[in-house]
Amino acid sequence: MEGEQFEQQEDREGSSPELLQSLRSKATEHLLREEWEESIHLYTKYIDLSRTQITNLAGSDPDTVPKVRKSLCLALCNRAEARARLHDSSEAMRDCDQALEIENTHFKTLLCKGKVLLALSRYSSALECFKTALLDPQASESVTAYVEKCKKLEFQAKTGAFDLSDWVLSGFRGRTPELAEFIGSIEIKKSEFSGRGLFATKNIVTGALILVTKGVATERGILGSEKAQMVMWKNFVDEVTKSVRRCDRTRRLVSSLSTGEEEDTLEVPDVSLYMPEEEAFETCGDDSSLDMEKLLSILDVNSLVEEAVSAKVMGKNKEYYGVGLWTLPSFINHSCVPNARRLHVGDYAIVHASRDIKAGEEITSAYYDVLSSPLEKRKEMAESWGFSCKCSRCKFESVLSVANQEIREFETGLERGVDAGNAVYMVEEGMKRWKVKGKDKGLLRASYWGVYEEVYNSERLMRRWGRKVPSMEVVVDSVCDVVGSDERLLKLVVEGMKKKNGGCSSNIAEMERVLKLGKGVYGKVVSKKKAMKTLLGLE
Ligand SMILES: C[S@@+](CC[C@H](N)C(=O)[O-])C[C@H]1O[C@@H](n2cnc3c(N)ncnc32)[C@H](O)[C@@H]1O
Repeated sequence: MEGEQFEQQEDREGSSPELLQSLRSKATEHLLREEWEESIHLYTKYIDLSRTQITNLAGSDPDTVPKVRKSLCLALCNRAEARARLHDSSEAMRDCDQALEIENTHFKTLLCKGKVLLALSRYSSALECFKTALLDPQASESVTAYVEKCKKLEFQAKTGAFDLSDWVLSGFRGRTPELAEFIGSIEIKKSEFSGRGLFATKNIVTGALILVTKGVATERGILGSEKAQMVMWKNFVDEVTKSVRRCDRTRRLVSSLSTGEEEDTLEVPDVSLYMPEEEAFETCGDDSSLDMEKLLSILDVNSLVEEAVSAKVMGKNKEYYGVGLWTLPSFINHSCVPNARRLHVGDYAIVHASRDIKAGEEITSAYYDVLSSPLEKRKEMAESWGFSCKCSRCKFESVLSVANQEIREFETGLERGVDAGNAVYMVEEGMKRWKVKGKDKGLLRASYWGVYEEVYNSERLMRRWGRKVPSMEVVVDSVCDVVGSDERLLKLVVEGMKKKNGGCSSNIAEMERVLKLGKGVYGKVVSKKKAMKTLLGLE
């Protein structure tokens, strides 16, 4: 209605100064009332009319042009502010750039652009804006605070020097720690599994950070009924849809993800495209083919859920559940001998090495439980994910089970509930006959982890079988060697240590072992021993 009134006024008076004045006042009124859409609508009219007026005045009254240009600059800045509030970052950036073309040190615009860049994780560019704004006499302490924040995040993004220790030690008080996006020594290449994968370009030690990225969208809640989950999923899809509509770069990055179809024909993008600081707006090439059907397939294949370990690091209970989409982590393929794990803190996914990774090795994570899952169970889980796993463990176990009737009989026995001690003994003895040696022993022990865990957790079973089966430490090390650290391995070792030492950490070597396992589970982001011990329940 308001728009129509202005149009009628325009028909009567043309772009008179009165019309411009009332348009600007109304737009500002909406802005102050935080009615972003209405404000954008009126500023758009005002901006269009101002531009026409500037063209007309250039010939007739050039002295008035600077005044109109000044108002135009402010209008562009205000529209940018409203667009930024709606997270429409691409349009907000365009407005800021046009305003700065008129006045390159316009204080309010520099602040607005800085904030938009910060939200896009473009710390260095944001820093430049805030530094220039700081030179303005209007600059207050809040601008200095923004400069400091950008410097800190820029440093973290370059070095990966994050630390969640204080957050853990504070008992998760206050706001979730602020993180920067970070991409370690990795590249995207063709994978032998399927399509593309992430690869290490340097050796990465256990616990070291691989990447930290902000989600395109995340949705969280307490795990409840099926209906609640459906609502969560619907909200999540809505959020992703909004994000891809609002930001050109997000749309292009999301559209580079797999739909699960013909992965081997997909383009292999350069990892630098996923670095926020890169000017990827121009270089990606347009991709308008991200329709709803494609987006839903992408979400089906690439959405990730936050797990209990993340909830623990966030100080939440296990029922706390989240789903999200993170672009670069979506290139990580599954393996039943994974070498990386994911933590979720706020909207960020943190990927770290769960065991040592060699340069050139593919970075993989477990999409489903690979500990305690024999081959057939893993096959079923892969199928529900829509693929057939091509990892080395699945190949090894397939060949072994085809050759050994004994393994199949053993598994049938397991299903019938054979005594756990006897089962462990049978696997260990069987491995001698099947010539399973060295690291490969860890693969079978991982597959039948359930019975090993039962034995080591039971004093009765240990009294009966303890001497006939390898020690818990030997088995944990061999399993950890192939599937990486896991909270269940960690729990067993911690409980064992507590039992042995009556809760005291008197044995330094044992404590170091536990802390190393902890590093594999939680990553080096929990760098202080005291914080790690708190997570492990040892403080
Ligand atoms: C999140 S994407 C991983 C990246 C994907 N390969 C790409 O090119 O974008 C998941 C898809 O990768 C493939 N994939 C992942 N791990 C695999 C594995 N171990 N064996 C075979 N295919 C796998 C499956 O097609 C799966 O649907």
